[in-house]
Amino acid sequence: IATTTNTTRRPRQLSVDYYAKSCPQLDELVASVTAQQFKEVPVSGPATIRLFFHDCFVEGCDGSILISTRPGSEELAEKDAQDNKDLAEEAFDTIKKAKALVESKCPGVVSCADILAIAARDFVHLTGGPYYQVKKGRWDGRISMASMVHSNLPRANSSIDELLKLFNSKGLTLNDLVVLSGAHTIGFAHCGHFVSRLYDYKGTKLPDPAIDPRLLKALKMSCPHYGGNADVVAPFDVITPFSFDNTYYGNLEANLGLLATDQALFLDPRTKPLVQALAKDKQKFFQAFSVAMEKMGSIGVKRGSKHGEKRKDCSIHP
Ligand code: HEM
Ligand SMILES: [Ca+2]
Ligand SMILES: [Ca+2]
Repeated sequence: IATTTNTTRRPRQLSVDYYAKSCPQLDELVASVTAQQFKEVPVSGPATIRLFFHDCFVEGCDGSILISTRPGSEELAEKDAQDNKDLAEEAFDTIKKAKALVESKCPGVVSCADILAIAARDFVHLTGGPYYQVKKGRWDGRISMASMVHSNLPRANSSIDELLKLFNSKGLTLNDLVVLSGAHTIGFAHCGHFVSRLYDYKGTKLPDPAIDPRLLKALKMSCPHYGGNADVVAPFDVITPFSFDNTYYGNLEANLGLLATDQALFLDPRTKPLVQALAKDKQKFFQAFSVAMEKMGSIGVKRGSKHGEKRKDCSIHP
């Protein structure tokens, strides 16, 4: 009789109290690191949220993004793929510090993938966004290959159809695409990701008509067509770049989106109504974002030693 409950429990299900016995203070341990890191190096916030996204979309939320390429190895790990080159090192540092603290209190039990999910949540909250419970129980992945990255991540000039296809392939919907893109309410992008919008939109030799003229002027000053400094960045949200709020959506209504993919959410009739609804209602955004992050956080989750591993050092397979 007792086995009935066991077999009905789906093996891939995550739970909030997964470490209740083995590491009851897990969330507090991670929180102490994220709070400190946010105070000393605030860019860790957006960087870690993005790191979590790039982990989940490639091989699932399994910490595969955290693996370092073995010295002398021909095969590059995910983090060294071209599309991951501008993931900020501060994010990796945050996870490394959190993992070290967690290992000192609960050795050998908590996955890097779970620590990344918790840290991303913490930073959403620390930057002014919602606080939501993180379900745990992910195991770390045994595979991290640079060659698997490109086809699993969106590009700054992907069409809505391409984004939709990608998100659908991860079990996410059109609404999830709109809501998760709201993470661009904080953080910055390098000129290379949007410079073609400023000078030569789709080969027209003209700027993208869907950019506010004042924003266009400002972005052109930061980002010359040729020969600019490759390290220059511009804020995703020109109004509140450091605050996790719903201003991102209001910006899209005002042609203040930074990437073509951001602005496209307002231009496409399928996504426009949701953009408008989220621009009007911050609580609705917060609620929807929390749900969508849980959904994203359960992509391709691995359970058990057959499919996964538990690492001591998040950057090295055991
Ligand atoms: C919908 C398709 C998406 C595209 C095309 C996209 C693309 C980009 C690009 C090009 C950057 C700038 C990187 C750089 O130049 O340093 C960026 C940054 C960022 N992305 Fe996305 N992204 C998407 C979705 C998401 C999602 C789903 C999340 C999280 C839920 C996210 C979170 C972030 C954050 C927080 C940053 C700022 C990073 C920082 O300032 O360090 N993005 N994204
Ligand atoms: Ca992964
Ligand atoms: Ca904002």
